Amino acid sequence: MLQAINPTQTAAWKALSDHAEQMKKTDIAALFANDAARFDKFSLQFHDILFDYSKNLLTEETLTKLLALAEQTELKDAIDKMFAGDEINATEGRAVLHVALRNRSNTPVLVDGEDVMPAVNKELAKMKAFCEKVHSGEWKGYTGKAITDVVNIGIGGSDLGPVMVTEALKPYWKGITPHFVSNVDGTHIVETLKKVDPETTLFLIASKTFTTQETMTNAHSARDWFLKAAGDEAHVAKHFAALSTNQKSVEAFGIDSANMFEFWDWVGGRYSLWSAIGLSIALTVGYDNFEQLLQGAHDVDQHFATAEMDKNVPVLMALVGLWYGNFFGADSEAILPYDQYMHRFSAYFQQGNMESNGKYVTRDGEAVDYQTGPIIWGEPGTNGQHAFYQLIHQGTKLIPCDFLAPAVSHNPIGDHHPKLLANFFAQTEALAFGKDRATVEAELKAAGKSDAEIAELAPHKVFLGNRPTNSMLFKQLDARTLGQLLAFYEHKIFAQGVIWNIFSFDQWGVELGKQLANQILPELTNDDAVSSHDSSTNGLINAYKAMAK
Ligand SMILES: O=P(O)(O)OC[C@H]1O[C@@H](O)[C@H](O)[C@@H](O)[C@@H]1O
Repeated sequence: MLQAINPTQTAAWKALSDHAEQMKKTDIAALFANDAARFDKFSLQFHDILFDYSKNLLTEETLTKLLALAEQTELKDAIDKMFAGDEINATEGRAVLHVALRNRSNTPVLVDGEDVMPAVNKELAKMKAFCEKVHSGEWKGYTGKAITDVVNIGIGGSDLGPVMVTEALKPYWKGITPHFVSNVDGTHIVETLKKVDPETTLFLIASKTFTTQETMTNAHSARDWFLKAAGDEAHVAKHFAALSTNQKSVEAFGIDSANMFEFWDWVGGRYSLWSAIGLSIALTVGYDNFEQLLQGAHDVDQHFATAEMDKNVPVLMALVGLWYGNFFGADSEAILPYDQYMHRFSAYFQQGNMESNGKYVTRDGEAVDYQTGPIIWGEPGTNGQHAFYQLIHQGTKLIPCDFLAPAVSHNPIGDHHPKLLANFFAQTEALAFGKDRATVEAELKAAGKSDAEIAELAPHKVFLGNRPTNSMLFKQLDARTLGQLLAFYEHKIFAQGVIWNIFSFDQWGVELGKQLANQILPELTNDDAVSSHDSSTNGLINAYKAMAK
């Protein structure tokens, strides 16, 4: 159980509030001008990743105060408790042990006194053996052909991670094409099934609970489609596997437990790509690369658990983010990967972050009076530059941004990569340092503008700068580095949730919509006018019924 500590009642919070007022009087450019060693002081190397957080509105004093906040909210104790298998997901009565799934050191991890590592290793061995069979062609479809396509049917944490990772690691694909169906909109499954052949397709039904409406609906449609071609129910075993914690429901669906890859209730859905939910990843990029992904995350787990707080990358990421959210009123963060392969990275952490920390109730059941989880958004660079960066540079909102890029491209064609990276560096520089009025006026004058034109145009061309960014520059996007990056963000989210005194591993906020949808569904299947809701909902439902006739 985690302590319930109101962060705003700590001495550190009060000190940070006062300090923020001081920091509002300076800017990032001044901090650089006053300290030649700023980059060295506020950057860290972790394996092949350089984390530069120097382009932030903070000083050593800020960091000391933020670290005091971490100490006074007992972050270290919470980290230890997570790794020790304590029931830190208190509202669901569960431990939080995605770190056990990637525990390559194999030291015992106890849940209720029992070491979970033998079960974790057994499941990994099963996944490995299965991948080998599929890749070698030993695993055959009902007409004796090898598998060419995998369709993962899942949603939320049973979809976003595998989609993001398989896309990010596309250079490592092994000849199996992955497809992902998540939306209950029939279009998703129908369009996907058009691309695959029942004789050579393997369906992975990915659902922790095996009760999720969208996934079960898509799974049944996939099964019907398959049986239409294959005819015999006996062939299902060759084409359907389940990734779940719920053996009973898997069997009820008609999937043999031999084809079930198991995980456990101490794995949160949005932290589950490291479990059997990652089978589509292992099948796509090979089991060796899946293991490298686990290794990368494990590297960071060890760092998070043991590094001093002031050298601890996820802790620093958490504190820097919280600094803007709680003391400068920033309400969103942009994640901007300068790598096309990472095009689902921000979407992945939308769930990771917003489902974890989108909470207004504290660990002791009170309403917070401070901001918690930020809105997460972003697109790959350079696309975002030609779309929404205008607002980041000159809008009225403070949007801390994370820039991520590989030094080495998987596709070193012409001068694409230097151009991509030039944009990365230019953007972080422009955001931090801006362009002042004098420079703008001098440029306009040099371009031959009259004094009147200069007076008219100059205000629009000024960049105030002082827009904070973190940069993550890494050597190349391989499985191990990706695993490290993902674990950085996961632990950042955890550390922030601890300090905010909220529970990061439940998601009660998704339940009400599900409940109401279940009530509404039967109302849509008859011709009766509906009057049981508010006038808007009644009006919409009745209009739908009339239109759909
Ligand atoms: O894997 P399941 O049980 O089908 O759940 C899928 C998703 O279901 C959603 O309701 C949850 O908000 C997510 O956290 C979860 O990942």
